[in-house]
This record gives sequence, structure tokens and C-alpha cells, in this order.
Amino acid sequence: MRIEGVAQDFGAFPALRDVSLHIQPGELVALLGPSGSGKTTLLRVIAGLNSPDRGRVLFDGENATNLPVQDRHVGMVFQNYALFKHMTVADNIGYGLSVRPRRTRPSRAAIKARVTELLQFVQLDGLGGRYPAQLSGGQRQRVALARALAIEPRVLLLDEPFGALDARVRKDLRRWLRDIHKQTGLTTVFVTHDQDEAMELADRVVVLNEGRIEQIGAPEELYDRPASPFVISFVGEAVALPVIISDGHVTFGGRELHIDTHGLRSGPARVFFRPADIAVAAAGNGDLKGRVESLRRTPAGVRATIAIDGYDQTLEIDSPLERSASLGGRVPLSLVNARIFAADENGDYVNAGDGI
Ligand SMILES: Nc1ncnc2c1ncn2[C@@H]1O[C@H](COP(=O)(O)OP(=O)(O)OP(=O)(O)O)[C@@H](O)[C@H]1O
Repeated sequence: MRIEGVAQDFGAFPALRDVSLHIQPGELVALLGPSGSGKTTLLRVIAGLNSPDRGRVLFDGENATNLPVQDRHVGMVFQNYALFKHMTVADNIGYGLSVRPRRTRPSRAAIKARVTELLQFVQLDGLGGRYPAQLSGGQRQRVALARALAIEPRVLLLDEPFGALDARVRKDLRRWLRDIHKQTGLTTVFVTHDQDEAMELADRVVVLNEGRIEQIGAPEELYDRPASPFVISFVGEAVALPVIISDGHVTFGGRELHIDTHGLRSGPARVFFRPADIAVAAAGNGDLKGRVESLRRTPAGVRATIAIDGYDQTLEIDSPLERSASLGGRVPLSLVNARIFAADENGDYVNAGDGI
């Protein structure tokens, strides 16, 4: 599937700006971004629920931009795309088949057989006679998925499918969706604002911000080679230190940080690093100094909150702290990994290369 230069305005507000994206057959792609970044709008454009102001949507090379929803053969599961309350689970699942025009409608027996097969597939055998109100939230979303699969869609679209469910059920359903995707091999696009969900499930993640694509990449690519300050801050935790680059040297509060500038121009820049990118240095060494404000046990070790000298924010580090680093104590810190983004002539922060 191809999305080419898609733009959509709502009045004067640009919800999508020049979005281009190529999704491979069978790929599982997440649209990730904060609230209002355009995720749902893009999904609706793919589904045919919105028609874009500019750009095209192609399915298998065929221009589908003006194709009505019912002719696109997309399966949809939306958080608010409720099941039909007055219909049984089986009737909900069979709905898309039973409303087909007579010519293409399967026989009642064939629909029944398909529904039974799908009930099994989504692990709800025996529950076909229930009504949606008699199911748990997780079960309802599985019915919604079975209903979307019933029409044998060429693309499956999911909008925050597990958004309303509690954390535990969400986690189970994520794993389950990954399995379903493996078994069906369907090209799948899902919307989420939850970076863990995107990272755990997707083959590739599309990071959206203010209607634009910031970066498209495999989860590890987004972690290891974030293309912009937005991506590094949105995907995982990161601290941004305001620094100055001059003649290839990077300084923070007058102190030199040992970071490669990758040829970035002199001037203001930002150094980003994650909690795991900073370590306690030997006494007398280190790029930064700080005071330990709190220590907290985590499943991975100890997380310390440290107030950096000369900086009005605290940073968190995951590091085995030496015994001397007790609460209130001062520690030297060194950067093990970091990314530097320099301000360009427009005031946007650009990155020149790999980490430290
Ligand atoms: N029909 C509409 N009319 C006017 N503005 C709209 C319409 N649909 C969406 N918008 C606006 O477009 C922007 C993008 O909306 P969209 O629903 O795509 O964001 P989103 O990334 O899915 O956000 P969320 O995670 O909150 O659902 C928002 O600012 C929203 O208010």
C-alpha cells in the first residue's frame, strides 16, 4: 500500500501535511504520535472514511483515493466502533457478509460456518449466542476483530484497539494480535499513542507529530538512531542538555563534554541521552557532576534522580551506584552514549550522525 503526499485540512488547521508512506504486503505498521498528531485522520484516509485534500492512496498499485469505503475491502477495529448491541456475537461477526449484495453474498450455511471458524480463531468458541453486554472488554474487542476479518479484508486497520482496556488485558491482547497477524499475514496498520505498544508489536513504526512524519523505522532504529529531538524524547525517556558547540568542542555550563560533534556547526545545540546512557564515573573524572536526590529500587537495578550542577532539571539514571553515592551525596557522571542536535538557520534541531 502506498500513501503519496497526503494532506488534509480541517478549516485552516492542517491535520496531515504531505504524508508519504509505503507499506509492504504483510507488514504490521504502527502509527505512533501524541494526541492530535494526525494518526486517526491518516487511518481514516486509508479506510476511505475521509477523502484527503491532496495526495493519493494506492492499494496494490491501483489508485484507491476515490474508492468508497465498501469497495476498499478494509477491515476496521476502532476503539469506539462499537459492536451492534442488539445482535448476538455470531450475528455481529457475520454482519459484513450478510449485508453483501445478493450476487456476492455467501449462503446462510456458509456464513454460519465462517462465523464458527472465526469464533474459534479468536478463542471465543461457544460464545456465539451471547450479546456484547455479556462479554468482557477484551472479549468484545476480539469479536470486533473477528468481524473485521470475516470479510477477508486486504488491509486490517485498528485504531487504539485496546485503548479502553486495563493494562493486563492490553498486554495479553497485544501478544495475541501479534500471533493473529503471523497467522493471517494481513497487511495491518494500527494507531496508538503508547510507545511500548508500538515498539512491542510493530515491524515498523511511523512517528507522527503535528500532521507530519518525523521518522519511519523499525523499533530498534527509533531507539538507536532517532532522527529528531521529537523522536528521541517521544520514544523512550530522554534528557536534553542545552550545550554550546564551538570549534568542534561541546560545552555545558563552561565544562567540556566528551562528545563527537560530527562536524556540526558552532552554536547552540542540544545533547540528548537516556537514563541508561549515563554512568557514575571514577572520582575526579566525568563530564558532569550532580547531587543524588533520590534512589529507587526498580526491577532492573537502582534508579537515581540526580540534580545536575548548573542545570535546573533533574535527570534519572540507571546505574549501579557506588557505595559512596548515598542520598544527598555528590557524584561525577560520564556520558556513555548521547546524540547531539545543533540548531540550524531555522532554529530547528538537526542531527549529523551517530551517537557519542
Ligand atoms: N472532523 C474534524 N474536524 C475538525 N478537526 C478535526 C477533525 N478530525 C480531526 N480533527 C483535528 O485534526 C487533528 C488530528 O486529529 P487526529 O484525530 O487525527 O489525531 P490523533 O493523532 O489520532 O489524536 P488522538 O490520539 O487524540 O486520537 C486534531 O487537532 C483534531 O482536533
